[in-house]
Amino acid sequence: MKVNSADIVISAASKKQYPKAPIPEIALAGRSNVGKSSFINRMIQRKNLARTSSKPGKTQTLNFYIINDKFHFVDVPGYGYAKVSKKERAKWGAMMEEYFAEREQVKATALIIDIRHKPTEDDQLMYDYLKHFDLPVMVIATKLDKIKKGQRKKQLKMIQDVLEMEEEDALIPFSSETGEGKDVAWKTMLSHLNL
Ligand SMILES: Nc1nc2c(ncn2[C@@H]2O[C@H](COP(=O)(O)OP(=O)(O)OP(=O)(O)O)[C@@H](O)[C@H]2O)c(=O)[nH]1
Ligand SMILES: [Mg+2]
Repeated sequence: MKVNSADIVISAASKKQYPKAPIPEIALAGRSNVGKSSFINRMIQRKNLARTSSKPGKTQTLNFYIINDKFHFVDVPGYGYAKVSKKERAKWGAMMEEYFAEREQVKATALIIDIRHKPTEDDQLMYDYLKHFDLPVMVIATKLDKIKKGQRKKQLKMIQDVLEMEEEDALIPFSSETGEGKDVAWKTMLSHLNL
C-alpha cells in the first residue's frame, strides 16, 4: 500500500466531534504504552504523526487520522496503566462504549499486544469485548525486534492460546522499529476495509 497522504482529522473527546466522512475505519486498542501510536506511524511511514511517548497515557482522546482520503485510523487511549484514578477509568470506559457500540463505519480493530509477554487480563477482556461487537480483531504482536528469532513461534502460540483467538482473526508479528510484519498487516487491513 502506497501512502500518499496522512493527516490528523480531529482529537475527539466525544461522539459529536467524530468525523462525518462516511469512510471505513480501523480502530486500535491496547495497553497503555504498548506501541499503538508507533504502529500507526510505521504503517504510514511517518515518524511522529501519531504522537508517541516513553511515558504511558500519552493518548487521551480518540485521534482520527485520514489516510489517502480513503479510510480512517483511530488511535485510542490505552488501558491498564496503574496510576489512573477511578474517575478517569470510568471516563475511558464511557469513551470506548460510545465509540464501539455506535460507530457504524468501524470495520475491524487492531489489538496491539507485546510479543514478549503473556497477554494481561485486560488484554483478554479487550479481545472479548471487541468480539462482542462482532468486529474482526487483528492481533498485532509488536516489539518483535525485542525477542530472539527462535522464540517467535512459541510466543505466538502462547498468545493465540491465552486470548482463545477465533479462527478468522489474524495474529501478526510486527515491529514498529524495523517494519517487519508491515506488508501482512496492510494486506489484512485492506481486506477488512474492502479497499
Ligand atoms: N523496540 C521497540 N519499541 C517500540 C515498538 N513499538 C513501540 N515502541 C516504544 O514503546 C513506547 C510506547 O510507544 P507508543 O506508540 O507511544 O505507545 P502507545 O500504545 O501509543 O501509548 P499510549 O498512547 O500512552 O497508550 C515508545 O517508547 C516507543 O518507541 C517496537 O516495535 N519496538
Ligand atoms: Mg498512543
